[in-house]
Amino acid sequence: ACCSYRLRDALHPLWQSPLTIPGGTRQSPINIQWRDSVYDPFLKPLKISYDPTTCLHIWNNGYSFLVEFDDSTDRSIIVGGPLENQYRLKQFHFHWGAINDWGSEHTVDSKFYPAELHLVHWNAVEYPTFEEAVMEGNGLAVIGVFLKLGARHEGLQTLVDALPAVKHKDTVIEFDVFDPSCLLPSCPDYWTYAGSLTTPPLTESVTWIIKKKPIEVDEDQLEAFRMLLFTSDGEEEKRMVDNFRPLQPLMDRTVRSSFQ
Ligand SMILES: NS(=O)(=O)c1ccc(C(=O)NCc2cccc(F)c2F)cc1
Ligand SMILES: [Zn+2]
Repeated sequence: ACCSYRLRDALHPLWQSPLTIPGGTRQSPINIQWRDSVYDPFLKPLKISYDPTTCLHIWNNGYSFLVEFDDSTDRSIIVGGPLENQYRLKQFHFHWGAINDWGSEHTVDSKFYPAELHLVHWNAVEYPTFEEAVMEGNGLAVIGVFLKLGARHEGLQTLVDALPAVKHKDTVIEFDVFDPSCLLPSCPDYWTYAGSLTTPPLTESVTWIIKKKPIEVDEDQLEAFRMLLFTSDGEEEKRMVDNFRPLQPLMDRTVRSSFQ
């Protein structure tokens, strides 16, 4: 069931820029057609090493809520997989729907999940700042993890407990120890493809690594995401829901899988 993409949402402040980048050839998100993905035996296992003490704060940026990390050193990094270099963790955030029928950005065989986690990393080996890496074809690596309705996720709950404190746009709270690897499925399998940021500036700088297995969260945890607001304190309240970009054309791209 595709989402009823209400005009109001398409005109949401964030979408004032074009929904499609003129001349874009590697835009995200995309539908991952499982049977069209190509097993690549040369793909390495993805190696993830996060230092929980690099966690800084949670903030509501008016589009999602982000957990930001100290990326001034190589203490939280990923390496291997499809990546030529190691990439530093900068932040993670989520995309979700108003109801459980949709919310993810990527789909698998046209199936939406109720939410999707993005762990955003940048190539600090080749570029001096995140802002510069965002402009380069191999500048970013984002791990995508699907969330599905099921058992309560204890690791996520520490995040959920903090959300009321960042209900309004531009609110922030300190969050000083969190290990985001608790949000990753144990299965190592992933798909990978060359794509873009899914919010403006939509730059084509992301190596996407989409985990095959979802993590399970319960209804109360998804509802906690939905009580956040797009709007600042004092403005007319707009619930933060359906903060996902529409699917983009695959064009001349192949999605590779790390598994057969
Ligand atoms: N949903 S996602 O994972 O594809 C995604 C990841 C990161 C960003 C981001 O950092 N935006 C701010 C931004 C953008 C460009 C340059 C910047 F310096 C910057 F902070 C946007 C989308
Ligand atoms: Zn995202």
